[in-house]
Amino acid sequence: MPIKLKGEVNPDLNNERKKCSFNVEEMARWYHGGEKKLAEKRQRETLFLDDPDLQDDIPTSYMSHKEIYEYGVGKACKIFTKIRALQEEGKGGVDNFMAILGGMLGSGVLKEGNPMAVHFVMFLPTILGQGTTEQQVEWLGRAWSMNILGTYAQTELGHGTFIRGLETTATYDPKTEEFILNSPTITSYKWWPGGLGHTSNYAIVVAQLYTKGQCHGIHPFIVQLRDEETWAPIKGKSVEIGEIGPKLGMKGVNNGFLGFDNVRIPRKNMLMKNAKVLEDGTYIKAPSSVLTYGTMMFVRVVIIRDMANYLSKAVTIATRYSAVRRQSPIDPAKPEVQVIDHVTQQYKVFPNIAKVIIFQLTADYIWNLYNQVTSELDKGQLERLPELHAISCCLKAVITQDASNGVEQLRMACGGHGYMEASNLPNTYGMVTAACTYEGENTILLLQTARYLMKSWSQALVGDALVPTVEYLRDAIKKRSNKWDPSITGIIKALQLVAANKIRLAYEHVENRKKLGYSHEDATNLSSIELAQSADAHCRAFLVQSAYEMTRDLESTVSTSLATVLRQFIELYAVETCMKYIGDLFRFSGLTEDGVQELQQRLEDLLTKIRPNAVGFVDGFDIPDKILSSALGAYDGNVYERLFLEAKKSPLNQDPIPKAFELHMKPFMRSNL
Ligand SMILES: CCCCC/C=C\C/C=C\C/C=C\C/C=C\C/C=C\CC/C=C/C(=O)SCCNC(=O)CCNC(=O)[C@H](O)C(C)(C)COP(=O)(O)OP(=O)(O)OC[C@H]1O[C@@H](n2cnc3c(N)ncnc32)[C@H](O)[C@@H]1OP(=O)(O)O
Ligand SMILES: Cc1cc2nc3c(=O)[nH]c(=O)nc-3n(C[C@H](O)[C@H](O)[C@H](O)COP(=O)(O)OP(=O)(O)OC[C@H]3O[C@@H](n4cnc5c(N)ncnc54)[C@H](O)[C@@H]3O)c2cc1C
Repeated sequence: MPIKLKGEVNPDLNNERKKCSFNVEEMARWYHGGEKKLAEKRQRETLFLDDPDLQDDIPTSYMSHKEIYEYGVGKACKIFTKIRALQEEGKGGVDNFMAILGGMLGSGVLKEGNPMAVHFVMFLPTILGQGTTEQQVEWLGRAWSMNILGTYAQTELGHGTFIRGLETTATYDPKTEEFILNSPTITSYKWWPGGLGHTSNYAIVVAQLYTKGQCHGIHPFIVQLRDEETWAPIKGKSVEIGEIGPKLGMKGVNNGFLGFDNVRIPRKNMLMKNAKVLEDGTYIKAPSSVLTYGTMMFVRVVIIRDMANYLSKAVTIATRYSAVRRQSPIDPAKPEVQVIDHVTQQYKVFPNIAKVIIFQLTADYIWNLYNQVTSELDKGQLERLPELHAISCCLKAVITQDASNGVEQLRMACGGHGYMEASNLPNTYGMVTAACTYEGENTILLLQTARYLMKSWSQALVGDALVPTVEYLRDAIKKRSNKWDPSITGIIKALQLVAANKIRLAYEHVENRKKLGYSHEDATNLSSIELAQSADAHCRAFLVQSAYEMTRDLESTVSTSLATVLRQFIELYAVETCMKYIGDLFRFSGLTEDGVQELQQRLEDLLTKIRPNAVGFVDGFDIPDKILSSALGAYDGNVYERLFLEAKKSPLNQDPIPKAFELHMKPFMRSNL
């Protein structure tokens, strides 16, 4: 019997949708920032997803490494042609870039990643954030219109985290008013930049600046890598350039390597908004050396929404599949149930739906804070930079880790079929787990936050004023334990108390070790497990608190029916966080065994309450099938038909007798007859 799509929605999914107690369209409006934004999103998606030129004729899974790249570049050109047209019509603005570069629309049209993404995500923002007005005039026009394509070349084969240890040099020659770039060792080769391999002809290169025989630390330079006409690497052998080879995911991103042998660039190519080198080689310091790190902060901020997007896709796939898949009766006398009725399945899936909401709210919060602080920086006010750095580092670390764990958990929640590329969960995992490493490896970022928390704790000890994100430390100094209060505000206080005590202990252990004679650095390294954990606890308290505060007036903005379900998810997030940190809550918050049992009961009650709305809720994320790209997650729930149709695409299935039979199996199988 030939397998065809039925054209009907799976009856179990139909029933789920009938059960939903709120208006899915209202949910979509709330989630996407209002009616206008939702309409724009849908128009943009239709424009890209219905374009015959942007359809996937062959799944990329069956392509070679080279084919994936060539196909990706072709598609990227078509995508940016459309984006250009939209910009020229004055439609969309930054939202177009947010959508097309990230894990929602972007991953729908270009599953393996976009080899030109770093051009927009880092090359352009670095020129904007670190170039002088003249440099912006010189570079931005051509970069915006993509007449040149750039990347961000910071990481080297030997150094990614410790960027003060980068080895690429840029030595100023006052005679010619040029910088000379060199890669003195194998470990100094740039390694990793997205699109560097074969897709960019310019790069922001981060290198150690030498002038008048003195090193002034790392600075950004615009360097031409390839001829604009011929695309040949410039000046023969003086630039050595290529791509680094296959990776776990992001297979189409063309990450590259790059080495310099006495490559000369004009003085004006050093980005000089902050630090400067004058014609005679005189060095003028920046108001703060960390301003060079600004692009990384920008990307850490945008990654938060990207993670919400990827997780929303994975959880839509897993929720719909869990409603369609029937396996094992609960009552042996009755038929097999939808797997979503097994409570352990609910526990795997629903907390991940809750995380999408929390991450989306956090993305709004951090984006607003980022814009406020950067506009202050433009006026020379640097006071709030450390707070933004501290909170963006731990949010990036915790959210990428949770999203990555979440996608993997959801893949497993789909059983064997989740392991198929046709589910789109393996590819999604490859994209998400990369974010745990890029833009600052997660442990490192937690330690950055901890560094700030240690300072904040010492300020709290002497009664200094504290910024809002750490204000809770003041109360914790007065009160080290609490009476357990199960309300949401009580949970927030308890999580803050956990964080504050972990911060206190890490601080005390560093100080004790110093008293034993260790240097500050050694004492910090010896205490670094507790330091990283204190930053994690701080972030988790922050996530619950900010979600609670950002939805305070929910009832006045959405219908009661939607508000009720949203509150259930926020409560589920808070309760699940408590269950994960139960040991810490016992230690520091006055939680008792009775309290734990109450939390367990509450968790189970919430899963039961959410159960009838789960499918409707993920429908409210409003993700088109072409973006989900999943046989398991399509809106109509025709899972088995889609899996079959995908399997039929395998090149091995195009011929009933494989070549390997005549070539290898037949001679082998008959050789011992
Ligand atoms: C213009 C058009 C725009 C259109 C585009 C719009 C939107 C895009 C939208 C969507 C896109 C969607 C998704 C994007 C997603 C994916 C992106 C795609 C691809 C990703 C490509 C990846 C790129 C990379 O990975 S680039 C390389 C990144 N590398 C790192 O992150 C290195 C990590 N290491 C460091 O950051 C540092 O070395 C360190 C660990 C912080 C240590 O630095 P060091 O100098 O040694 O510092 P310390 O001594 O520890 O600290 C000194 C002092 O500085 C403070 N500090 C450190 N960093 C910062 C900072 N960034 N800002 C402010 N302050 C900082 C630190 O706290 C300390 O302060 P103190 O002395 O007071 O304590
Ligand atoms: C998909 C992808 C895309 C990327 N794109 C780009 C790009 O466009 N441009 C670019 O410049 N770079 C890019 N990178 C590089 C990326 O930024 C680095 O890989 C990242 O910053 C981590 O650095 P590392 O690889 O040197 O890890 P390492 O620092 O070598 O980390 C290895 C281990 O050492 C630990 N460690 C290191 N230092 C410390 C410390 N001080 N304390 C405690 N533990 C420590 C880490 O926690 C980790 O467990 C990309 C990477 C990936 C995976």
